[in-house]
Amino acid sequence: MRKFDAIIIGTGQAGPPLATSLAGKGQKVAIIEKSDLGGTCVNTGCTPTKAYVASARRAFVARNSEEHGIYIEGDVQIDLKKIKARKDKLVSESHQGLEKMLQGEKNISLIRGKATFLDDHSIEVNGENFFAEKIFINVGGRPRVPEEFKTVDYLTNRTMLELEEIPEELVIVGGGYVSLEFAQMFSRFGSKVTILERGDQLMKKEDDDIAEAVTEIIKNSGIKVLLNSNCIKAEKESGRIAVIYNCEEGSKKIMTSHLLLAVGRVPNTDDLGLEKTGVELDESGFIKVNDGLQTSVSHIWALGDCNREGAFTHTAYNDFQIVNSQLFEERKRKLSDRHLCYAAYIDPPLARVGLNEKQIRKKGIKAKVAEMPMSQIARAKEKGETFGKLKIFIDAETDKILGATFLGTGADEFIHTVLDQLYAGASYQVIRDAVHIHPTVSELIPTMLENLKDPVENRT
Ligand SMILES: Cc1cc2nc3c(=O)[nH]c(=O)nc-3n(C[C@H](O)[C@H](O)[C@H](O)COP(=O)(O)OP(=O)(O)OC[C@H]3O[C@@H](n4cnc5c(N)ncnc54)[C@H](O)[C@@H]3O)c2cc1C
Ligand SMILES: NC(=O)c1ccc[n+]([C@@H]2O[C@H](COP(=O)([O-])OP(=O)(O)OC[C@H]3O[C@@H](n4cnc5c(N)ncnc54)[C@H](O)[C@@H]3O)[C@@H](O)[C@H]2O)c1
Repeated sequence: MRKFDAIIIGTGQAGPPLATSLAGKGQKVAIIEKSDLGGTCVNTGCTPTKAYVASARRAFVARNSEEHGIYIEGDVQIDLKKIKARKDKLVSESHQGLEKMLQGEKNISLIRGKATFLDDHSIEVNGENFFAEKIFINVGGRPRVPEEFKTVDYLTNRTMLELEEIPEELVIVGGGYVSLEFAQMFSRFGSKVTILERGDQLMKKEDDDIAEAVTEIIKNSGIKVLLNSNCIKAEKESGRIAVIYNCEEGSKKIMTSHLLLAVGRVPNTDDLGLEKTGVELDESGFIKVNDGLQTSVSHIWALGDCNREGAFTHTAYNDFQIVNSQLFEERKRKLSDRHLCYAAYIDPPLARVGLNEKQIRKKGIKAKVAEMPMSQIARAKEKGETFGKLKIFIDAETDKILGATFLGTGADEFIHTVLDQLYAGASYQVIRDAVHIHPTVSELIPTMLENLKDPVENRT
């Protein structure tokens, strides 16, 4: 039995910084990884998809700049092998950096293999047993694959990023982040894309007006969107894939060369041996944690996607910050201090922080709203990118900011104007009275806050 002060399972977004911190304090750490170093974000998530989104945008701009007086004679050529090679280089640089960081620290042992719990303190990897006083689970998740698709050669976010030829046709099941990002990029690469979503809107958590605007963006990208599609399944047919749907209204069928499943993710907790520990899971297999990310066994913590408290890289990294502060810092950070925030990297991007209109109504909060269409913003007009809108919600009783949804060019960056004030607990008047730089989209945020509209609940 090899003994350590701490064992970390997984090298995603929380494990490596935690390993470095523990090791820096003189603790002996084993960090275990069964697959590629860096986890989902680095290998099959954020880094590769945002690299592809950037290539897809270049193609779009090259094809659509005549209005700006710029045009290309002939057709724009897309080389997916080169796009992939650029992505592979970015991923490989990340691996190398991470490997160097972990191998370069004498108190860290990097163990390659699959970890399974033997009991509350011990873990087995490749037939060898490891013991530690403290254990940190950072095992992430994987794409959900419903039974109805298991007999065909479906793609996931991982295999999509291994393709070297652009699919002629691409049917995507699901209408969330993974779907929309891949749909727009592959449509821009030249695939004929169809999205089948079982719900009545894309991006199901967003306000209706925002979801409608997102759908318009997606449709304007030449993508077919089929909402309210029920009982979707796939079968092999004549060397192609038949996607069958709408059994209730009389079944329909789409034939396709490629099928991407983007129907959510499941946590990697089912084969971790957790039944041999006192660690409790919820009904979907996510690990239950308290405000300091301890599981039901106090010396075992769960960080990142496997605890259902966030499903993003920034939330996984914040989980590291919370645990680190709970262990070592005077100022104890907590899960409940975190405000929800994210961006979907469609073009233009959708960015969110805090509450939206749907959530405000549900909570029964008295709120005011400031709204502005991107078409009224000088910088957006100058860029020729006027699609989208900005919404900020203010608590009518305290004047504090409740949240914002921004859809428009650069929204993933300028949402932070609101985000930081939300953390500061400031009144909206702080932003209203600030002087912002001209010409930016941000300069209209103070202006829109001069015109707060009716309480949200009174609007139709
Ligand atoms: C296509 C796609 C695009 C995304 N884009 C964004 C984005 O733009 N912005 C954003 O914020 N988020 C994005 N995300 C989400 C983001 O990737 C995840 O939230 C983040 O990677 C979660 O990090 P994590 O540390 O919890 O887990 P992971 O990064 O998944 O790491 C878990 C690690 O644990 C390892 N592991 C699992 N089980 C074991 C075991 N038993 N033994 C040993 N090792 C094990 C895995 O191999 C993996 O390396 C995207 C996700 C996808 C799928
Ligand atoms: N930009 C980003 O930050 C980013 C990008 C990609 C992924 N992610 C992360 O990855 C996670 C997973 O993304 P995702 O898009 O797979 O999941 P999601 O939960 O965002 O969307 C899944 C969609 O699939 C639909 N669906 C589920 N089962 C279905 C079925 N059988 N038939 C038809 N539709 C079905 C759901 O109604 C939902 O709209 C996200 O929660 C997010 O945290 C983040």
